[in-house]
Amino acid sequence: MAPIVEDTTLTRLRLEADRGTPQALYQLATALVTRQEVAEAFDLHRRAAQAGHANAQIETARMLMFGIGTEVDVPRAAEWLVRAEAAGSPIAGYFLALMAVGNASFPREGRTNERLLAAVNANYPPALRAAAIHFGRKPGEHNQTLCLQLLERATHAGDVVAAQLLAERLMRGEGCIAQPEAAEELWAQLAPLGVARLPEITVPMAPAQAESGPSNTLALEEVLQPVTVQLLSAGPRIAQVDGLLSADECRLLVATSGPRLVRSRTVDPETGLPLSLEIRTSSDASFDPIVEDLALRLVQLRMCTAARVGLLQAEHLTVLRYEPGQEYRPHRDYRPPSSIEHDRPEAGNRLRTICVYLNHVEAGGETEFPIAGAQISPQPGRAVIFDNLFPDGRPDPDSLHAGLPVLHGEKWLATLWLRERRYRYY
Ligand SMILES: O=C(O)CCC(=O)C(=O)O
Ligand SMILES: [Fe+2]
Repeated sequence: MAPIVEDTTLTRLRLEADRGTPQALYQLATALVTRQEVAEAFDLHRRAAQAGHANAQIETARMLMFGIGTEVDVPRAAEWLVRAEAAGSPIAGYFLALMAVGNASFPREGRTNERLLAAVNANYPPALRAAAIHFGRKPGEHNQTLCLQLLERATHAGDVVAAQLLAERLMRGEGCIAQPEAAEELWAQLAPLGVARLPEITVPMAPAQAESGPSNTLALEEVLQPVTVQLLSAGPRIAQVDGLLSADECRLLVATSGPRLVRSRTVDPETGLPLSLEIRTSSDASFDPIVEDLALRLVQLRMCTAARVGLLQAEHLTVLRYEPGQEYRPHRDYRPPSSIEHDRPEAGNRLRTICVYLNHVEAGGETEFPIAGAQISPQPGRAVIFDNLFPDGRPDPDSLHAGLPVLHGEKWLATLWLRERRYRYY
């Protein structure tokens, strides 16, 4: 609801905007967004964008991407970003790269790497972070040094998540000589910001492979390389992939979801309504597209590629945290038609699920399939992929599974529920 008495700043911004200069329109729009007056903000951003204001063009595009103050319109968002990029904005290029990860309205083509590089050169923190994680996956001293340098640059630019990743690498001597004092110093700087320490997460570095791409070169398409899958059950199909995510990627997921965690809610399988029953006793964080950065989208593309499903079929990423005694009682991931009706019915049901364990669990927390007879123990970076439906689309009751109680320590898990058809816009 709009405040009855507008503050003086807003009144002054309105007076200035009446003169119609692009900068004044942009400033008023920005102030209105923070006050949730998004429809008016969209209109003002669009007017400033039309007058050639680059930041307003980016904001207009973002509002069109996320459906804020207007309907989602991805092709129009892309048009504004292309215009801002042509006028010299590397941040616009970054958002085009972000959109391109889904390969839908905007194609995933060679320019994505160039765009990310331009945003890295402009010291844009989300770009520095995504590039650091990309190089950090690759073996070889060059790549590892580059990863650390990029994390340092992002940290200096004020990126809290990059600082957490850097502190872990310095503490454990990953890609560098261990520097525990430097790590402690970073954690001491982060503590007043309310940043919690990360749980223990280590993943062995993948052995050097011919196809791991040239060093020092950004090649995001490496995300699409096939992975080695270990089949645990043929009906329903249950598979395991070790080391799917790197330590940096697991840490990214934990660090970005930590501040967003809320007590989990489960949906009643009959009615589709939220249940307060103790089926899932963990906490969870769901990632709305608006909080997804390029690094998070690349992690999700990697998960979808391992599950052999397009990113556009994925529901929002969910990260769960279980504390001792918490569990996810036996359940099936497919939804009743009544629940699907409320949430993109055209996307169909949950065809497949991919879960990735993010940390070392001291004891307990296995994922169990009591009917199929499979049990997977948590290991950072390890994925479990399973089918919830028969090939003809009927729900498979044998997909019953549970997250067993955590006995000691905590368990962090990232889940993507994958629909039969397109769920996301980009
Ligand atoms: O915690 C687990 O191991 C299982 C999680 C799960 O079943 C889900 O996310 O749907
Ligand atoms: Fe599940």
